[in-house]
Amino acid sequence: MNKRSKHHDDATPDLFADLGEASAGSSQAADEGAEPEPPQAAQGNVQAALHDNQALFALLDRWVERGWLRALDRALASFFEREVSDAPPLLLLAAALASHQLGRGHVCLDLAQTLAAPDLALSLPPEGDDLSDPPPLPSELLTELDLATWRDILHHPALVADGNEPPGNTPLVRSERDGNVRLYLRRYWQYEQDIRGLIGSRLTATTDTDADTVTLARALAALFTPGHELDWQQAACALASRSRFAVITGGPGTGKTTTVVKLLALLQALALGETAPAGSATPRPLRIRLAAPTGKAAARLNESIAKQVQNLSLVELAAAVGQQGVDISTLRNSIPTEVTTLHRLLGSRPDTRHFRHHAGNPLALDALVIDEASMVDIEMMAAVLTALPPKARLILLGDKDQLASVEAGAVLGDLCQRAEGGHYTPATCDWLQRVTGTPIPERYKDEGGQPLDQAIAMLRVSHRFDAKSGIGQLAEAVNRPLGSDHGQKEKKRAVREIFGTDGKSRYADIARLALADADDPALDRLVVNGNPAGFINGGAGRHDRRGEPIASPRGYAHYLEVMQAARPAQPYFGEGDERQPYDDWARQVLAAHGHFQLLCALRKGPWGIEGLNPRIGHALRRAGWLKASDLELEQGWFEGRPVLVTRNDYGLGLMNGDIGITLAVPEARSATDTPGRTLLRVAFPTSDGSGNIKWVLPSRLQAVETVFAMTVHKSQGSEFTHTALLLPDAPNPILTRELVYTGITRARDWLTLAETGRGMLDEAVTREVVRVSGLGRLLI
Ligand SMILES: Nc1ncnc2c1ncn2[C@@H]1O[C@H](COP(=O)(O)OP(=O)(O)OP(=O)(O)O)[C@@H](O)[C@H]1O
Repeated sequence: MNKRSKHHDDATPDLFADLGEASAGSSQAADEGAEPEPPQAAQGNVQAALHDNQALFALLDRWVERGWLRALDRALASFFEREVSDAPPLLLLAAALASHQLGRGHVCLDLAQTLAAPDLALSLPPEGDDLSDPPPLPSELLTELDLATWRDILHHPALVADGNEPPGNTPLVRSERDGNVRLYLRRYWQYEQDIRGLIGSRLTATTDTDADTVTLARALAALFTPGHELDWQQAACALASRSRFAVITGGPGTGKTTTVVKLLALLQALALGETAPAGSATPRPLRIRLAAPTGKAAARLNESIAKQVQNLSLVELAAAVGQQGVDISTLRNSIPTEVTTLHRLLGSRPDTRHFRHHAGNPLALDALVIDEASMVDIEMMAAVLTALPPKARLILLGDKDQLASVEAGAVLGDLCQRAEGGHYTPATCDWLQRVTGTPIPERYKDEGGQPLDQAIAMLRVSHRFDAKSGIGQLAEAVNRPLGSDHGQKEKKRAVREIFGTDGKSRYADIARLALADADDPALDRLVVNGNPAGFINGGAGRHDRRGEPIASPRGYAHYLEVMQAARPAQPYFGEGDERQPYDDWARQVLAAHGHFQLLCALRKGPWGIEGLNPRIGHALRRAGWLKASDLELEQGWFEGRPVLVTRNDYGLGLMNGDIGITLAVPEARSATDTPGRTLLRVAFPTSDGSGNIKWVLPSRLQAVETVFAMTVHKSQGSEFTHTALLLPDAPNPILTRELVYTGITRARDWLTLAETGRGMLDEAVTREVVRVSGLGRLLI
């Protein structure tokens, strides 16, 4: 970062153009810079911080010390102060708070909301804070401030631009709408503008394969069984086939994958059935790519999509399009099954946030499907849209009610704000009725429906969880929004009732484990053996929808048992095909590991992953499943250690979210080597869905953590046969409806809710995440 003089008179300093770098650099500058105000400066008159920069920075320092604000946020304000001598304290405060919101998932600082609930603008209190000698709160600081005064202060030609004016180059942008004011770091304001512009232009454009209604109706009839009631999967296919931008949202098991496979078949059938362009012998299939935000999510979609494409009956569809129909195997082969990560698709490059593909070097494709789109943050969504050729389609799949991305933005949630109500215009309803053959229920019609509404379909029937499934019922009860007819009390009761009033679950697939405290040995038993006794009938005798028996719930002992029992006898590790026994073993252990996962809300303390991981290691060692020293369990490597990759590593081909298991393999690589000691290697499934195993030496793994316990945030995009969700015993703002819903819906066959019964479930299900952004408002 080049330094500027304090008194330069350039009204819009260009070094602010990319705040990511500016703020990162300034963090260091601030750390180095001697700003020796004693913290006491903020203790006397709190209000002084509104009028005096020294007092403000003393207060910010105390917030940083407490972990209420990030050093980066304070550094940004300090950087602005150094660069622009006359920046008022209230502007610098707003800048620090706007920066802080990014770290908490919000895209901007909403001034009205901040004034209504000032303390929510900080991370207050962070996990593990002892609350002694607290610094003054934002509510004490802002008690007398009103919106108009604060807004008027956010005018500074070098620092703040008006979002309604032509774009400038200031580091901050002020956006005023509907009497409210939002302050953005420019980069994030620009992402919103890009997303709005690029989705907006897709919504108004017609598609190349704008099939005539008769052909489309015939093709849809070939893919879906006719019925009297609207089939939302069919409607979703229809809507997505006519727009360059489409969203298909739905809860777990509502058929998002099933629908998108049919949609891909439909799009390819329509493309192959088109009359060939002059000069070319045959019509060209569309170039379609499938992607997901994490390696884990990509691998999961890969597996389910490949299966579904194989099972899809294409005979009628192939006959329904074109003059003589299309060739079935050409059609099947044209449906992609390989799923990549978004980072890989865009071509990420080390040490820069810029991708190889962008507007100047667009992706070579006609359609892109993104699964688990709720995990895509605003920066990535803007990058994807920018790199898409204008004529390419974008189809987003995801569950709008899941936790949003860890990074700023909740793009899918913003886009789907009105999905529940449909809001289809009479013209859309008429068209849908013509192509699907069924009428659209009145309650989904809206004369005032917006273009975005017409591109969104919500799948509403779960095909995985029926009325007998406690997991499905619980997810539904937790997810139900609070409304006038469904207040907090009713919601808490509805959720509690699912577990039964006598402590015995009413449903075969869910159990509640009451813990006395964080040290309760019942938690150890749960993680070791899965606590089948907590389920009706000990978890025995259940069958899935196809009548196949469901194995009773397990804990981590299961994969460790497979690890021990299936260990290959081959005394050398092997290369290529010779490694087969070890690859098979790793595949079995990894599959067994997917049978159980403990999820928790926090990172720190006895209820967070940092406390739980060593504790579970000790419990498994006591039960005889692990052999490791205390030091190895707490900080080192040991056989059986499951690890989660926490940062993409392109060199190793590992993605954030990948899970591997540490296994001891012979050091000898071939039959001719002298057999000897064993060596620890971590086995990861490759993310290409091939089922191959990647063996990595622990020393090469830069960013991994033990994953006996996993945060719910990290579990998105994954599914476990038995999921145990552990709630802490004290209130925490992180406990929200979205978090509990996301945790519950990771369970495929069994769910255990472990908690102390001190009301944290009640508290969580009645608190909703509010992500501040201007996107929903911009698009409707
Ligand atoms: N219309 C349907 N009729 C019967 N079964 C269906 C239907 N749609 C989907 N299924 C079945 O329901 C299960 C879940 O479907 P699918 O995997 O497509 O859902 P999803 O929404 O993608 O799930 P996830 O929550 O895992 O993302 C699958 O076994 C699928 O075969």
